[in-house]
Amino acid sequence: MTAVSRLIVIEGIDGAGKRTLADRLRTGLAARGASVGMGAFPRYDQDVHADLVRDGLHGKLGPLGDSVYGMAVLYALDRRAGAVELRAALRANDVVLIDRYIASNAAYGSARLHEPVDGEFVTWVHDLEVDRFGLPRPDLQVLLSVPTETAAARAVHRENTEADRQRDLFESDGGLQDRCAARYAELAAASWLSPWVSLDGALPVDVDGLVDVVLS
Ligand SMILES: Nc1ncnc2c1ncn2[C@@H]1O[C@H](COP(=O)(O)OP(=O)(O)O)[C@@H](O)[C@H]1O
Ligand SMILES: Cc1cn([C@H]2C[C@H](O)[C@@H](COP(=O)(O)OP(=O)(O)O)O2)c(=O)[nH]c1=O
Repeated sequence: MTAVSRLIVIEGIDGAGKRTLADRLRTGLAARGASVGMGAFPRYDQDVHADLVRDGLHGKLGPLGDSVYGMAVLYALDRRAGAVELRAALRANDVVLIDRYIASNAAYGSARLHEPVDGEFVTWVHDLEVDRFGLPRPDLQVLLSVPTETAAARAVHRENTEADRQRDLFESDGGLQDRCAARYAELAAASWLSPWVSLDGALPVDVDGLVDVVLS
């Protein structure tokens, strides 16, 4: 369909509705004839680094879980290992949709450290994941913004309705989620790594409009 495939990333705080939007976007893109590959990071149960991340998020990694740089290295190594599959998906499809990518590390790490997005940590994430690991750059990042209270209520709903979705240390920390939301808005405003579109996830999302943007 398209000459060059597009890597589209969906970002936002926990419970924003990223996975739900990714599924709706996939359906919308397929209805327009686009072939779509799907992915999500962390790749739990597929990659050892992602499984270590899960341990850290549930307080089972001692001081490594408290280390912002330590956890960020684990997330980044999961992506580094996943890059082979990601590149294959980009070769095979018109569009590849990813639920969380490098900007998650930038937003959560800078929020945990109380640093601005033009600070040392976000620069380090870029150096590590883009410059040293050579991960594919996104063509577009979609920021799904919702009030922290709405996202928290959705995460609680998911915890109650889905197996194995107990909220982790990040999800249970409302102050962290507030700071992450602010960091995401700053990353989007700075066009960090790619252009961004920001959507209000508390309102019905115009999926057809987003499909137009993705295919434009
Ligand atoms: N627009 C929405 N309105 C109401 N509930 C939603 C909406 N989007 C998602 N949800 C629900 O909120 C919970 C979290 O959504 P999910 O897509 O898993 O979020 P995320 O991937 O951002 O953590 C799920 O139970 C989902 O069904
Ligand atoms: C992918 C990624 C996630 N995170 C954070 C965001 C989430 O709070 C947490 C777990 O990711 P998440 O996608 O929320 O997994 P799940 O919904 O299955 O629990 O990890 C980072 O800090 N850096 C990253 O690179």
